[in-house]
Amino acid sequence: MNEPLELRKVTKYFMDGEQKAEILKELDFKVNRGEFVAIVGPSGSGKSTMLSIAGALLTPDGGEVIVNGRSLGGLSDSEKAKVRLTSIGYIFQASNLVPFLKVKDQLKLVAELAGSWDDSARKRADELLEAMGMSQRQNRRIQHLSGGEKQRVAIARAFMNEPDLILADEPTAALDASRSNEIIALIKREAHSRNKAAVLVTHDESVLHHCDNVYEVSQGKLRLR
Ligand SMILES: Nc1ncnc2c1ncn2[C@@H]1O[C@H](COP(=O)(O)OP(=O)(O)OP(=O)(O)O)[C@@H](O)[C@H]1O
Repeated sequence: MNEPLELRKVTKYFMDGEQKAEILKELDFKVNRGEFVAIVGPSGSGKSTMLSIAGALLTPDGGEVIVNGRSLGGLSDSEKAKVRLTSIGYIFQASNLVPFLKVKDQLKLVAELAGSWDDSARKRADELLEAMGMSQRQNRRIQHLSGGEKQRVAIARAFMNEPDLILADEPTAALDASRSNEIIALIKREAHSRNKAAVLVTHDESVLHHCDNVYEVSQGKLRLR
C-alpha cells in the first residue's frame, strides 16, 4: 500500500528583497498510515510552507511531493484539485468555514464537490457531527458558534471525504488549553482508529504528548526530536 505522504528533497525559496531566502533545503519527510506526527520549530522556520507544499497548495522549487503514491509534479491543475478534495483533509488556524451555511451543510458541500453526497455520506455526516459533539447544533449557522465549536465543525469537514492524509496548521491557536487538547485528541483518534496519516504544525508544547513522533524544522530540514 502506498504511503499517504512523502516529500523527497523538497526545496523552496522566497525572495526577501533582492535576496533569495532558502526556506526548505532538500527536505525529506514521510508519514505512514495510522501515524500522527507534529512539526515544531521557531517562527519563520518554514513549517507552514512545508505543510502547504505537502497539501498541494504551494509548488516547491525542487524535489518531489508524493501523495498516496502519486507524484504531484506531473499533475494538471484539475488533477491536483481532485487530490486536494478527495485525498487530503485540511484544518487551519481559522476554521475557514462558509459563514452563511449551516453546520451540516458545510459537510454536505465538500461531499457534493467530490461527487459523493449519497445515503452513506449522509450517515457519515451524522456520525461525524455526533463524534464532534455537534449534533445538537447541526442546523445552526456558523456565525452563531463559538471558536471551539467552529473548529470541531472544521475537523468534521476535513474528515468528511475520508482523506488518507490530514494536515492541520495551528488548529488550536485560538483555543484555551482544555479545548486544544480535545481538538488534538480528535485528530489523533481519526489517525489511529481509521488508519489515516495526520500532520500537525504547532507551537503548543502541551499537545505534543498526543503525537507519535515530533519533528523540528531547523536550517531548512527536519529532524526527529
Ligand atoms: N509568499 C511568501 N513570500 C515571501 N516570503 C514568504 C512567503 N511565505 C512565507 N515566507 C517566508 O518564509 C519563511 C517561512 O514562513 P512559514 O510561514 O513557513 O514559517 P512558520 O515556521 O510556519 O512560521 P510561524 O510559526 O510564525 O507560523 C518566513 O521567513 C516567511 O516570511
